[in-house]
Amino acid sequence: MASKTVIMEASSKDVWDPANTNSKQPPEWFIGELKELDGTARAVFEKYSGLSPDAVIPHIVEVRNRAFDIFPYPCIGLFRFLDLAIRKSPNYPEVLQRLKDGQSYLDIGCCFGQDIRKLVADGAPSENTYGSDLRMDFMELGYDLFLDRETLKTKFIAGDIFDPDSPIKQLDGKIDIINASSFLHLFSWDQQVKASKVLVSLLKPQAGGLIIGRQMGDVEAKECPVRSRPEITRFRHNGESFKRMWKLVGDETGTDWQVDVRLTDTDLTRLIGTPVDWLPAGARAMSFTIRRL
Ligand SMILES: C[S@@+](CC[C@H](N)C(=O)[O-])C[C@H]1O[C@@H](n2cnc3c(N)ncnc32)[C@H](O)[C@@H]1O
Repeated sequence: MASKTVIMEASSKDVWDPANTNSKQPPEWFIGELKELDGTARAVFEKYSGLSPDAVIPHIVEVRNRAFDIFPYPCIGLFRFLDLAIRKSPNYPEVLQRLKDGQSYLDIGCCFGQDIRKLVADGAPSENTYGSDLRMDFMELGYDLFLDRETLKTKFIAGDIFDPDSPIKQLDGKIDIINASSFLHLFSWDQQVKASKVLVSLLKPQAGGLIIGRQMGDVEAKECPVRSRPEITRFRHNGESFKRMWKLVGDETGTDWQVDVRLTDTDLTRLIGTPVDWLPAGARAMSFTIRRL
């Protein structure tokens, strides 16, 4: 299954490969300086992490730079992780309440685990929360970023979602809510179907299971070749294709899902606020709610 890891990581290396000493320039879209910080994120770093106001931005930039050296994901290079995207989900109040009521939560492809920190900062107990990522080093950097190694009870599990022997299997049938943010869009249609079936198996086998997230969408659903390795594709969904995929996942797992998909009218480059030449013209921010019936 190591090949799956290579497949999903092929995209950014055409512009910047931290492992290649001949290629030490960050890509053009990389945002080096963090000029301002949204009030919600600032509150987490000051109140939850206990940083002084002046220390917040230098601290974030220092940890972010270490993460970008590990792998140059756009969500890291563009500071997108500071959105704390889960709070923008229409399901956020429900998710927070369900966690307070003792339900279990998994952030899949969590990277730093910033959405977990937002929930915990807002009063969710961390005991029933899990984060999982291919790379333990990103989750370790999450402790450095939020300064909560001694207090956070979240269990972080490193594993490849496509690995049939992944340690994530220990959560099979145990999770009430999954957050899959900027995750499924890393993969082709076939891989997304496989990954979605794993998500189904991680949820408790009962009505009410919830999968939420945001990712890159497109007005036109299509497989998009990765620039450096055109033999590899990532499927960009619109609302219709995402629902169609979940109908297939439901049929193949014997489950039923109510799927709600939201695509922004504004193109993604404008939302990100910096020119990103690898974004297709029709790219949109997409968010979704998938609820087991
Ligand atoms: C683009 S980042 C998104 C991080 C975070 N969820 C967010 O919204 O900011 C995708 C994350 O998925 C992880 N990932 C990629 N392929 C994976 C796989 N096959 N299994 C588990 N995690 C994977 C990466 O290591 C990375 O941290």
